[in-house]
Amino acid sequence: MLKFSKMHGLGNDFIVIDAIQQNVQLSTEQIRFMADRHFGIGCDQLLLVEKSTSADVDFRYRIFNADGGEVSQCGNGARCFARYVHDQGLTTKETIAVETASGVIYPTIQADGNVRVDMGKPAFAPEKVPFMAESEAVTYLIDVQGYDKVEIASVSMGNPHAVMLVDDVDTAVVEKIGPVMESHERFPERVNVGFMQLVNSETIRLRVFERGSGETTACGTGACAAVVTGIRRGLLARDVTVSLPGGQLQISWPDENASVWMTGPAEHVFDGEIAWSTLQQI
Ligand SMILES: N[C@H](CCC[C@H](N)C(=O)O)C(=O)O
Repeated sequence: MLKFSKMHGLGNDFIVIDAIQQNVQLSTEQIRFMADRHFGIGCDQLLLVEKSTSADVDFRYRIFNADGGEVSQCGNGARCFARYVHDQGLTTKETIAVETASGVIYPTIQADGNVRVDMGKPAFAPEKVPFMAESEAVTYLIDVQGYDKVEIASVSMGNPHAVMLVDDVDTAVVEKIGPVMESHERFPERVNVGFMQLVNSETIRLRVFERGSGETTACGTGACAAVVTGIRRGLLARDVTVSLPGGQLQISWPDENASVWMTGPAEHVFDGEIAWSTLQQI
């Protein structure tokens, strides 16, 4: 049997698998099957807990979207990862160093049960996102099929984000623009699409249509992307409460050369197991 834990960060949910104590080799099709909410277990992303590849890092963290594609960062997943390794007794450290495909992040489990994560520095250079643009700008006007020119900000939080301002997230046509933007030709690796409503300089509302998973109830890297691009646009303060459909995250970006800090919950729901024979039929 393959053992897993089901966890979530504000409803952005994960299948978390200990690939240190279990020998785990999953194909893209098997990940897609496990993520399927009707025929499988169901999740937005599947997270693999692995041994780190260097001495000064505690763990390696691999992230797969529901479509089976491996990606290089996940904010809500980072908080659940920290909660998981702590609760499973895989570490006794308060702050752990976690290697991801886009660099090392540092989650800390706080006394109040929330998890605070140093998410590293944002990257705005188009080639870092990657986003096809003549030169770097605070915002870009892009042609979106079926819509007039759309103004976006673009940033990498270790994964690609496009953020647009909307008057009201409740009436934003996320389900229409999201898929078109996700696979926009100017984002060669596709993109996570944030819809940000300004409440005041310290509070935003946000919905995110995630690359490879569709709209989720929360997106940690999306919250970071919305705040740093909002600060660069002169719209936000350095500490912002981000209100997502699944709940709130606190995001802080102390200055242009600093890491982005994300604080929020990480919940364990249940443990389960799935027969290898079931997976071998996929
Ligand atoms: N869909 C994202 C990965 C998960 C990010 C999100 N779940 C988060 O909390 O940051 C991507 O393709 O880059």
